[in-house]
Formats: sequence, C-alpha cells, structure tokens
Amino acid sequence: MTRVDRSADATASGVVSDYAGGVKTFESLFAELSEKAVTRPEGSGTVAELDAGVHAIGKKIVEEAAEVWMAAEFQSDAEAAEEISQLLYHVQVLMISKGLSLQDVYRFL
Ligand SMILES: N=c1c2ncn([C@@H]3O[C@H](COP(=O)(O)OP(=O)(O)OP(=O)(O)O)[C@@H](O)[C@H]3O)c2ncn1[C@@H]1O[C@H](COP(=O)(O)O)[C@@H](O)[C@H]1O
Repeated sequence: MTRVDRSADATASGVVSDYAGGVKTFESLFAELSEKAVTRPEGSGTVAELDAGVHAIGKKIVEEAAEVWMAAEFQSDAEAAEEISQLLYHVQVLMISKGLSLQDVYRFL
C-alpha cells in the first residue's frame, strides 16, 4: 500500500489518512470500491481481497476489530481512529463481495 505524505493529509481533528486520495466519506469510499470491483484495476488491494472471498474478508474483519479494541483501550485517539477506518474499509469490501448496498444496511440503522 502506497502511503502519502501524512502532513499533507491532516484533518482539522489531527487525524490523518494513510491512503492516496485523501480524506473521504463512507459513501464516497463505497462508491470507489464498488467501481473497482467492476473495473478491476491492476494492483488494487480491493480486487485482491474480493478475489480472496468472504471467508478471507471475514477473517480480516475480525482481525481489524481486535485492533480497534486494542487501540481504543491502549493507544492514542488517532491510532484508534486509523484502526476504525481500516475496519470500515474491510466491512465495505465484505458488503460488496456479498452484493449488499448501503441502503441494504442503512435500513436497519
Ligand atoms: N481505505 C483503505 C484501506 N484501509 C485498509 N486497507 C487495507 O487493509 C490493510 C490493513 O492494514 P494493516 O495495518 O492491518 O496491515 P496488515 O495486517 O499488514 O494488512 P495486509 O496488508 O497484510 O492485508 C492495509 O494494508 C490495506 O491493504 C485499505 N485499502 C484501501 N483503502 C482505500 O480503498 C481504496 C481502493 O484501494 P485499492 O483497491 O487498493 O486501490 C483507496 O481509496 C484506498 O485509499
């Protein structure tokens, strides 16, 4: 994963994005990942994760959830926020793998 200049990506809260493309919303990330699932660009980690399948994505979610817990309990707020962003990413990949839309999930919120 290519990392960008963190100083250029700082938000008002001091939390930074580690990924190229800068700060994005849950909806815009979902749109980006959905497009990648269709266009399958070379080198996309999302495409590789989708190809790995639901079982592998599920394991990644459990791993990231544990990292969120540990960061929230023992690390900084910024580190917890970064782990949460990664958990959200993998949850979105699982949604796309299952063919679930944002609305499919939002109707239960
Ligand atoms: N937001 C994310 C994102 N969050 C987490 N991850 C992936 O999840 C991994 C989690 O990092 P860890 O610290 O757990 O590292 P790790 O345990 O060594 O993980 P692995 O790399 O071994 O899987 C990262 O290495 C990435 O592979 C993400 N990968 C991509 N994105 C965004 O998704 C979009 C599409 O990305 P590509 O499909 O790669 O083009 C882009 O906008 C990216 O910014």
